[in-house]
Order: sequence, then C-alpha cells, then structure tokens
Amino acid sequence: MFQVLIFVFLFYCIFDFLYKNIAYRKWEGPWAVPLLGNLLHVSKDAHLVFSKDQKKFNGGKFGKYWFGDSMVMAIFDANFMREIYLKHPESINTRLKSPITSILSEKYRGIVTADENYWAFHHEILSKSFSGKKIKSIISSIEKETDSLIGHMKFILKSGQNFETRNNLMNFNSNIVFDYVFSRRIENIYEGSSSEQSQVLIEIRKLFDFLAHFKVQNFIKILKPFYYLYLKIFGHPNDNLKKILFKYYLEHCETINLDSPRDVLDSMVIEYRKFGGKEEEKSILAMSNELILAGVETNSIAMEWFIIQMINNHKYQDKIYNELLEALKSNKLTSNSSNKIKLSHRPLTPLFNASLRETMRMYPPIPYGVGREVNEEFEIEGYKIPKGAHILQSYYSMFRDENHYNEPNEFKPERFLLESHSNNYFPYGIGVRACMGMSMSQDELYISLTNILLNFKVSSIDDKPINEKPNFGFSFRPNEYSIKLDFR
Ligand code: HEM
Repeated sequence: MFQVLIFVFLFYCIFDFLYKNIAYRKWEGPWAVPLLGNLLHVSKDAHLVFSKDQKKFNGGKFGKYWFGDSMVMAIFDANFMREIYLKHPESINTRLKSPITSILSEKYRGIVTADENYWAFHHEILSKSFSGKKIKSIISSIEKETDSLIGHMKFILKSGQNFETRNNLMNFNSNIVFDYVFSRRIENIYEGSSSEQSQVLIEIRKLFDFLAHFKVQNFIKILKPFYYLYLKIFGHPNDNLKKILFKYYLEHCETINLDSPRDVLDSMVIEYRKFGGKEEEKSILAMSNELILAGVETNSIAMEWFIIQMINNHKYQDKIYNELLEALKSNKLTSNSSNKIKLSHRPLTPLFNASLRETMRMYPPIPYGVGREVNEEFEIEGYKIPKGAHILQSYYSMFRDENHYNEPNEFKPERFLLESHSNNYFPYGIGVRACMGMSMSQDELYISLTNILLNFKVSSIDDKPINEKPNFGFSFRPNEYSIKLDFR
C-alpha cells in the first residue's frame, strides 16, 4: 500500500513538473519544480529576483511563475501594465482567491479584496461614503494630527531623546484613519497609551508580518481546504483586529443618527441600508477592516522612506526647507498668515513634491501591488491570458527600469521636475481599481512631511547614512530606525 502511495506521488510530481513547464510554453519564466513551482525562486527578496528576471523573459514585459498551483504573471514593464489595466479592466476585476484572503475578506465581501460580484457595489458605497458632505473633513483631521505629532517631536527633542520612527508614524497614521472612519482619536497616543488602539497597531503589524512571506499551503490546491480549516480553528492573524472593529460597528449602530452621519462608518451604514441592508454586517466589517489595513501601514512606510531620503541626501533637505520658507512668505503676501504649510502651498513646493514622488518610485510601499485574478480570458499583444491566472505588478522593476529612468538607483528628484513620468509611475495603481485612498494619502503625506521639515532638521544618530535595504513582503518596510532632531 505504502509503495502504491509513493508511486502515485512520484507520478503526480512528474506530471506536475511537465505540466508547469510545458503549458503556456510561449510564456517565458524560470523552470518550475513539482508542487512548489517557483515559490523557492521568489521566496527571498522577490523584488530583486523580478528585476533580474526582467532582463531574461518575454522581452522584459513579464515573467511566468508558478506559485504552487497558481500560474502568476509578474508584470515588469509599465507600458504592458497600462495596456492590460486600461484596456481590459473588466477581465481582471477580481483579487487573488486563497484561504488567507477568503477569511480576511469575509468571503471576498471587502473592498480591497472584493471579487467581481461585490466590487462594483462596494466601490459605489465607499465612494459615496468618502465624499459624504456631512461627515468631518479629512483635512482638518490631518492638520490636527500633524500639530500633535510635531508637538511630540518637540518634546522628544527638548528631553534629549532620539525620535523613533516606526511606532510614532504608525500612531500618527492610525489616529487619522481611526478618526475619519470611526470618530476615534486618542489624544495622548504618542505617550504610549495602553489603549485598545495600541492593540490595533500590534494586530496590523502582526498581519503584515504574516503576509510578508509566501505560504506554500495558500497556493497548493490540495492543501487549501486544510489550511482554510486550520485558520478557522486555530485563528487567523486578523481575527483580533476584526473583533475590535466589530465592537465599533455595533456601537455605531446603536448611536447612529441617519440624518447626521459622523464618519465613514456611519456613511457606509446609511448607504448600505439604501439597498435594504442585505449582508450589511459582514460587508461593512470587511470594508472597515481593509480601510484600516490599507491606510495605516502604507502611509507610515512612505513617511519612513521619505525621512531616510532626506537624511541620506541632506542637500535636498536644506533646499526643501528654503522652498517651504519661500512658500510661506509668498502666501503671507496674499492672505494666509499662518506659519504652517497647508495644501494650498502645494503648487509652490515643486522640489518637495518631486522628492516625495522620487521616494515612492525607489521604494513603492506596496512593491507588487495588490494582485488580481483573471476572471475572463483575454488576449494582449499576442498572449492569451487564461481565466484563473494571477497578475502581480512588479512596481520595483517598473520604477527602476533604465528605459524610463536614467540612473534608476539614484535619488534624483529633478527627474520629476523635468518630466511627469505619468505613463510609467503609478505607485497607487491605475484604472478603475486603483487605490481609493490616493488623494487622502497624498494630502496626509504632504501636510505631515512638509511641516516636519519646516520645524526640524533630521539626521541619523551616528551621522552615517541610514540603511536602505528594504524588507520585501506585501509592504516594503525599511529596518526600524531612530533619528536625531534639531530645531530649524
Ligand atoms: C502610500 C500610501 C498608499 C499606497 C502606495 C497605496 C497603494 C495601493 C495599491 C497599489 C492598490 C491596488 C491597486 C490595483 O489593484 O490596481 C491600492 C488599493 C486600495 N487602496 Fe491604497 N494605497 C495607499 C494608501 C491608502 C489609504 C490611505 C487608503 C484608505 C484609507 C487606501 C485604500 C485603498 C483601497 C480601498 C483600495 C482598493 C481599491 C479597489 O480594489 O477598488 N489606500 N492601494
């Protein structure tokens, strides 16, 4: 009996090996091993692996990989991505289906993870909730939180300590998103409160750490049901966060005034109820969960990378400081007499704007985007893309492509002053399913980072450059670091 099993297993491995390497022969990619496919090939620093592979496969457009049993097309070329995302949006309008995302999204009922059945409906609900005229303005939340962060940084400086970036910036971003979505903001968040919201940050980190590595059991068909059961029984790393958010949802339902929504959660409930409230509970839980996950980690990482660039390329820090002073002066000549940078200064700060773009070009916070799954076959440039294939966007390869960026590994913000690069720079994605939080994120990064540079000179603790080796995962984090602050 045992021998038969071994024989069947060997036969399956041979069949699997041949299938993975012979099917879709027209598509080039590294050799796939039985069962795992190319998971080992991409398991460490996949961004660098993709960049190397870009030179080898399919004229630099994409590479074919097998993640277990899933065939993955990793796009390396910005023009090729635009062709697919802008010409065939309806064919790639669903996300990757796996045990991990199925549980996280309450069976694809979220927004980031929504499948083709839920997406249009949930996109409409959330768009209306974001643009709700009656709820608080996100800009005032951002300005208030920026004041609070800068106040804390002044305190740190005066008390002779270094400023630790990871926790503080996550606290900053979570306070804004929580205020906007749930009307929950913690006054003394930087002083290390033991509140529930601190627990939320721990849960977010836990989940991103978990998502950082490709899990074999998430990709092999035969193992998927067992892995799903395992996560259901022993817990998914998102469970605790969802429990907290569900409590907020119930509290909102008890106190909501349908004529006067307070925040995004109230607006979502109101919009949902216009359609009869069917599946409201699970859908709103999944959507608010994903807003927190999408909003906190991404912006914190972008801020961390920007601060690193200002330290490692300090001549830009001084130039930007002068630019900010000039912007304040010229605004004072008109009407605004405040000594804070506001969104209205944005057209007056081109070097800052270019430096932020350059930072996100070199270190896109979501380095391979949020994967899509092909829901109907389509053809592009002679390649037939089959239903069920997965699509990843290797932003790292696209944004460091020598065909578009001269000296792509150098921090050169001037390149964005000379050219917009709008055809080959899109860290928030493109097309109908691009990031829904893009303008919120850009406003938040603008207000916070300009005001930090206006108030402080930032430098490394040992006067050496800060390590720029990214930790590849679902997000693209630098190593944790602290900085020295000086008053301007
Ligand atoms: C630096 C910050 C951010 C970056 C780089 C970023 C990037 C992305 C990317 C690459 C996608 C996938 C797009 C695609 O599939 O083509 C996405 C989707 C999404 N993002 Fe962001 N994001 C950021 C911040 C935010 C914030 C602050 C929010 C809101 C709180 C947010 C909400 C969303 C949502 C709801 C989606 C799903 C859109 C859909 O599937 O229709 N993001 N984001």
